[in-house]
Amino acid sequence: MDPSSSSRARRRVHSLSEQLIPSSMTSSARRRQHFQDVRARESQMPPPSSSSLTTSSEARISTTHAIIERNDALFWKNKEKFTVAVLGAAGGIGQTLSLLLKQSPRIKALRLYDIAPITPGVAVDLSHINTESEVTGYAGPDQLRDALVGCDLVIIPAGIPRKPGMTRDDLFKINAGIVRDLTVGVAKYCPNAILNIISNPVNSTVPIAVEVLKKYNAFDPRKVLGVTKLDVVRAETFVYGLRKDELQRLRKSISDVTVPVIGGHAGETIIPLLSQMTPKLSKPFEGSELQNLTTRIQNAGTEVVDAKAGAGSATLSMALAAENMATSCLKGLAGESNVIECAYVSSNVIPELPFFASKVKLGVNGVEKVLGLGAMTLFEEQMVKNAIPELRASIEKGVAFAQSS
Ligand SMILES: NC(=O)C1=CN([C@@H]2O[C@H](COP(=O)(O)OP(=O)(O)OC[C@H]3O[C@@H](n4cnc5c(N)ncnc54)[C@H](O)[C@@H]3O)[C@@H](O)[C@H]2O)C=CC1
Ligand SMILES: O=C([O-])CC(=O)C(=O)O
Repeated sequence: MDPSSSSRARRRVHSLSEQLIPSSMTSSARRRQHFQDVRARESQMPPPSSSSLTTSSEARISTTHAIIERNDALFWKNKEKFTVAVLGAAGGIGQTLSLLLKQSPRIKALRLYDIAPITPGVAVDLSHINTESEVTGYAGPDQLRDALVGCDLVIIPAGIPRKPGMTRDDLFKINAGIVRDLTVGVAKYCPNAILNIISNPVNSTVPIAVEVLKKYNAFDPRKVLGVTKLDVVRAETFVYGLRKDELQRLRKSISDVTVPVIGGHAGETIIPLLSQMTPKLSKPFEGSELQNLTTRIQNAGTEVVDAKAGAGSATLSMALAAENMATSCLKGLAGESNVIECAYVSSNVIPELPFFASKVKLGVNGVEKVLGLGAMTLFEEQMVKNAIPELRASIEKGVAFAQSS
């Protein structure tokens, strides 16, 4: 397509959108609103049945799809895109996460940083993938500055993983210092970036990062998030497995299942709120089924550690969960509405704890709102009570480490 016909096409699509969208919105908000409206209308359409589908309605549906695809392409072409760094990018999570992020239309520059000398090679490898973002690799502390300057989002999966028999807290000795040093880099070179912390123990590494940022006057409570999304992904997977028949009867797929998981990211601090799952089912989880499912979600990390038998912990599912979380943060930064995730953040939902995982609403500055816990059952309230001492101890340990070093 020559440039003038492409700009004609853009004007045509633009004027199509203008017919449908109030003129008080900015043009990018209007474009976004238009695509959301088209998708919402599509999702409300009844599923086509062979008896009702005429040739002309088939043609209409395929034209609608063509317009949506073209509009999406134009949307991302004209949209602000973001610079994202992965620190620990040569590891099990880091490499897979970087592969997933390379496919994101929201990212213009992907910076891979690690102390491992292979890192520039990983970046060259990914850079051959035919998507638009530019990938660059950085190895060792001398290159941390170049990896971070100008970043909008920094994701940290750097650190050692568990072996069978270890708790996440056993990783503190090594990972606390790694997260501290990398956060110093963030404070110095990209203090406005959103931080997604994956390195364990998350219940302590997030407080460490916050203390470091405070020392550098770079702390914004909206911008530091501990990644607990894998607990949500697991809860949704396990629930679907147990209620597949009913969900299929309701014509719901696994991606329609939502389960909030609150608290923290270790053992009993992982608190799935199964009473708040959607869609609502005829038979709620209770008794031994509820107890077993809760325990499985809490021990799922250990399930992987044991199955990998000394070779590490969850990497592939974690990379997917981290990519979901990163995408939600970028959607928030881009001004998309109604972006909700569970994350471990600075919070006062539990008065005695400065950090707690709960649902948060993401926006242009990171966490726009920490949402409440919703109506909990007695079983869930008891789990919250039980988690408080462990969470408090993990938070205090992280704060003390950061303040004394
Ligand atoms: N939040 C969560 O739900 C989950 C957290 N994790 C945690 O993620 C972390 C990483 O796990 P894996 O990727 O499996 O480990 P891995 O050992 O495969 O990779 C870790 C990477 O970090 C790098 N690294 C070490 N020190 C560094 C430093 N100072 N600066 C930059 N990079 C550094 C290593 O060179 C390595 O490439 C572990 O702490 C693990 O416990 C793992 C799964 C889930
Ligand atoms: O269990 C681990 O050590 C890694 C992790 O946090 C998880 O898989 O949830």
